Amino acid sequence: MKVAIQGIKGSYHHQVAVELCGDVDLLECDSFDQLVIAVSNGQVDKGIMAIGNSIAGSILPNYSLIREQKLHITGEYYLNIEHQLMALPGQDITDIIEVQSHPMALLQCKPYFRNHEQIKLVETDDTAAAAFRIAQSNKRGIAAIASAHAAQLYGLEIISGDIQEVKKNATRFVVVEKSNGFVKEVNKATINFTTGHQPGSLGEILITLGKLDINVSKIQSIPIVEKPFLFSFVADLEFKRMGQFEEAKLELGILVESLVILGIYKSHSL
Ligand SMILES: O=C(O)C(=O)C[C@]1(C(=O)O)C=C[C@@H](O)C=C1
Repeated sequence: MKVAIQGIKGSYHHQVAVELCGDVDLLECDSFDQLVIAVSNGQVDKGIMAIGNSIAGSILPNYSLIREQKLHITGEYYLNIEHQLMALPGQDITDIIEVQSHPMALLQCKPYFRNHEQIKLVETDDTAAAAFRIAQSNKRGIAAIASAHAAQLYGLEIISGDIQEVKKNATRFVVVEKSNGFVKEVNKATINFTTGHQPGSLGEILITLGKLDINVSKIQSIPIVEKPFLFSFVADLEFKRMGQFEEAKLELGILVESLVILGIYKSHSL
């Protein structure tokens, strides 16, 4: 099976690919844009993409990418993220003047650097790639934020461990595919809808879902790019029986202006 991830071996995406699919043939992508295109044109069977983090919040553009490429969410995975600060061996924090990492990882570790004002934070495409480049260039004074696995793979030394803002830090990843295939034991769906601008229109939708005993585990407004300051909503719905969701689709169909099912899949929890 061929699986596209954002980043290279040793990234958190890689960790999730191994957890979900075992020893797979990886397509390492430089960006989420490249990843969704690889899934869409059939270059890979699946893509794995981060969609949100418990400290840094949702990765909003990824919802639009899934929708634009007409991909289906066929699974989800929550991964505990423990960020390590790493550099070439034999240095400590006072030797470091620059730290490179993925923007989401930098956001999750920001408070740590308040006590180290000499350090400049620089965004890169991926946590593991930042570690790899430091090892390749043999540059001292520069550190990366990445996983312990990346430190081991690229021969870097951990200067400071678990530097994320809080101990309990998790990222939610989704599996995306070109078709929705056959997913067993489904109990969760992600939908994207727009409502009219009447008082109570969103409330009515939430009440309808509540009456069907469907739990809205997340609701997120997403900018509609062509219509400044108008928003669509992405909602994650949890149910016990597929019949509940079938009924919700019928009832919401009358209440919303537009409705797209981004995926129906089996939920995962930490
Ligand atoms: O750079 C990586 O290792 C990634 O897998 C990317 C990513 C992200 O896109 O949010 C994944 C998990 C962490 O929250 C930080 C970065």
